[in-house]
Amino acid sequence: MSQLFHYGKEQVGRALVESGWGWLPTVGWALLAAGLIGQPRELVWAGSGVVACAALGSWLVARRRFHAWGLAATTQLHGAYLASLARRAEGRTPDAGTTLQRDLTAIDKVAGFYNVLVPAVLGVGASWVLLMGLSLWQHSLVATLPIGCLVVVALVLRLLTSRVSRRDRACLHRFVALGQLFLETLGGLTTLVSYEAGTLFGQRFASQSERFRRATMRVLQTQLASLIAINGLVYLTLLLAPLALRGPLGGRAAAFVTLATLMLNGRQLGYFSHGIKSQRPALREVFGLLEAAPRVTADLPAHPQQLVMRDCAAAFDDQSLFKNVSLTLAPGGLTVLCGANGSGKTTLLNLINGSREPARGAILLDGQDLAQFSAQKRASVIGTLGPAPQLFSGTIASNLKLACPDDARRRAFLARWQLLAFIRDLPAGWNTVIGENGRLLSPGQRQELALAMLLLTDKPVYLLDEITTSVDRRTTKHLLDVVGALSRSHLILWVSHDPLVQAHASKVYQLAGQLALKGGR
Ligand SMILES: Nc1ncnc2c1ncn2[C@@H]1O[C@H](COP(=O)(O)OP(=O)(O)OP(=O)(O)O)[C@@H](O)[C@H]1O
Repeated sequence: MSQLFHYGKEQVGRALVESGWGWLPTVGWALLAAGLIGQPRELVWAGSGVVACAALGSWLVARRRFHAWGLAATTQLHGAYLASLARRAEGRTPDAGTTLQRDLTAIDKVAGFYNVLVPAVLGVGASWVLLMGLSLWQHSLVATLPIGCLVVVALVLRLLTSRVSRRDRACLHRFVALGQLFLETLGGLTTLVSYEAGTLFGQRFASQSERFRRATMRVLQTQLASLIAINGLVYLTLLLAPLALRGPLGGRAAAFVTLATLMLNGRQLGYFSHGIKSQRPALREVFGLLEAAPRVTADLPAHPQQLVMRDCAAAFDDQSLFKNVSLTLAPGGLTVLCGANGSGKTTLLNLINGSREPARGAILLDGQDLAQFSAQKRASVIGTLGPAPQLFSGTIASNLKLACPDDARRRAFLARWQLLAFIRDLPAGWNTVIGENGRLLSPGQRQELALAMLLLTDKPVYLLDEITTSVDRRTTKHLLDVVGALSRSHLILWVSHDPLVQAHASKVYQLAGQLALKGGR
């Protein structure tokens, strides 16, 4: 909770002030009650006015604003989370896309803290203060009535809860049993097919599914019924209040309405607590990451001037893929690697980035043997991009933020290299949601975004594997210009069959069991 306060300080502050809208109806009812139990008539008018204004104000203004603050606070948390992730992973592309997705969803859910919890807590507090005041003023009856109502509501809720969880449990057991049956049948599928028992299996599966569907529907019906019961109680209280406004019951009516406000806010708190509970494991991860120690310093040279592959060999299952491969990468020009499918180009890149160890030979970065360093440490200086990049389903902007949390540097970099020009044609621009692994973008746009993300990580060494297969000619030329310019200061090895890419290279190597220099400018 304290972390939520910490990250949305500004929003919590505003919500506290604006929650005054939530307090106003309560104050209004207090004035109304005072007027009705014998105080000056003007108080009745004042009370009615305040109630009307407050109700209008809270519906027209506060709700929308709370929503905006919830959004602003979660955006801030998103940013902090992605920045920590980028630092922790030391540029490693997060391989657990689903975890990332889960964490970001959990952050979205905490918006409720800013737009539900703060106003609801204040509303509950204000209602209680008024109830106490009224009970002191009106003696025991006003005090006992609402408290009695609360007890009844609590008992009804308790009853409903135990009923719902019993049904939930029954439904879950049914679900597990169904899953078990399915797995068993799947295990014996070959037998089923041999005995042509497919139809029987189909019938059994259909009847199990139907039973499961009915059980689920019953749970949903019970949950709906409990919700209707709560709402019914709240609205009945509100409905009864005006009937009792005339005469000496005015104070009690105010108490009823206050109680209804209390219950409405209580229901909001219930929603919030349910939402947060379901996200607790993910939130623990998120805040654990935010509080974890920052960047681990890499021992590898931050600005290496030479990468040497010395007499390297790779083999799978004792089958040699290539041997005696020696290669030097240095700033000052692009190095391209080509070769037939399956000749081992990707494997060669994997030897450099540490995903695979060479069967023989060594790879040195400014004279330091890379074998001494973990794959994670290598990833802090070596960036790799393949033909199937990993993106997450946020917006283009949030994906880029993961690669480079520094807004100014990110903007300057993209502007300098004129990258991602296609964004101008997207209606939502940088805020375009790209879907899981960027599926809402075209393959070429996905590839361009992934390359921009890689280059934003600002590594001294880049390994590119067939990154322009889905990219059009014009964009390929542009990417070549960018990568070509960067190759003057960076060490870049690009695997490509494309003659256009090869034409831009200062050295072109061909891999076919061994490595041979094929050409270059
Ligand atoms: N983990 C592995 N286990 C066994 N064999 C593998 C493994 N990874 C790759 N290979 C084999 O090694 C050979 C080279 O694969 P690699 O992906 O390096 O080739 P490539 O030159 O990049 O091919 P392409 O041009 O199609 O991308 C292939 O025959 C492949 O089947």
